[in-house]
Amino acid sequence: MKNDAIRLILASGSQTRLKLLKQSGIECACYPASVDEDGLKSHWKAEGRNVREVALKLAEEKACLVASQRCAQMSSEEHCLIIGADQMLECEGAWFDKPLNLDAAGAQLRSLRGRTHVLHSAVVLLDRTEIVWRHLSHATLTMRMFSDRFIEKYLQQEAENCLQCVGAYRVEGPGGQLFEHVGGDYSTILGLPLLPLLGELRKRDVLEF
Ligand SMILES: Nc1nc2c(ncn2[C@@H]2O[C@H](COP(=O)(O)OP(=O)(O)OP(=O)(O)O)[C@@H](O)[C@H]2O)c(=O)[nH]1
Repeated sequence: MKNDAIRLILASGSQTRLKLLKQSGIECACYPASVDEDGLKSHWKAEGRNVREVALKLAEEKACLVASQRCAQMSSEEHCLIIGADQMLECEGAWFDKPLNLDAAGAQLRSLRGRTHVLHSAVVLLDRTEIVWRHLSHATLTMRMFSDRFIEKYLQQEAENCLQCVGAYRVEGPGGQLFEHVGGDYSTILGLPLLPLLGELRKRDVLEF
């Protein structure tokens, strides 16, 4: 890190996002932002907002909530930069959320097999109290027509791991067997457009050029 005076905070409970940052050599504190994602998604969908706008707005909400909870306690000399992120899954206009249980995961996989869905991954930076940077990347994934027997064995193998992910899969794990084709950046699939974020952190003197 170039500028130790800037405290980087990830406003997410996603261990996947934290791992992506740590593996890139980024030191950051991590505070989950308990926003009412389902309520906000329903509200914004009813307002006519599209899935991309909703992903960005959820990322902003998480960053703003953590800023109000954490940075407010910090002295004015301390400078905190907060990363907010969110990922939405859309398939032919329908929005999917993280499955609540393994039965729901099985139903979601049966619904998505043989079709192409899009993962929209949003990331924002909040500087002190203001959102100063927004980015959205997407990845397109086509699932093969896997059998019910495959789903049954996959869920036995993955179990709760697939409930942490919006698509009920970890592409880097057994979920890789679900796909016929994947197009898009790996980190975007995992929920954090890493290269655009690292570029912005360099521009803001958090990282060395
Ligand atoms: N390991 C892994 N995680 C994935 C994959 N695809 C999506 N995810 C995760 O699915 C989750 C998407 O749900 P979100 O609501 O954006 O994030 P979250 O996990 O609830 O965490 P918050 O930011 O606290 O809301 C994120 O944690 C992503 O990292 C994948 O292929 N592999």
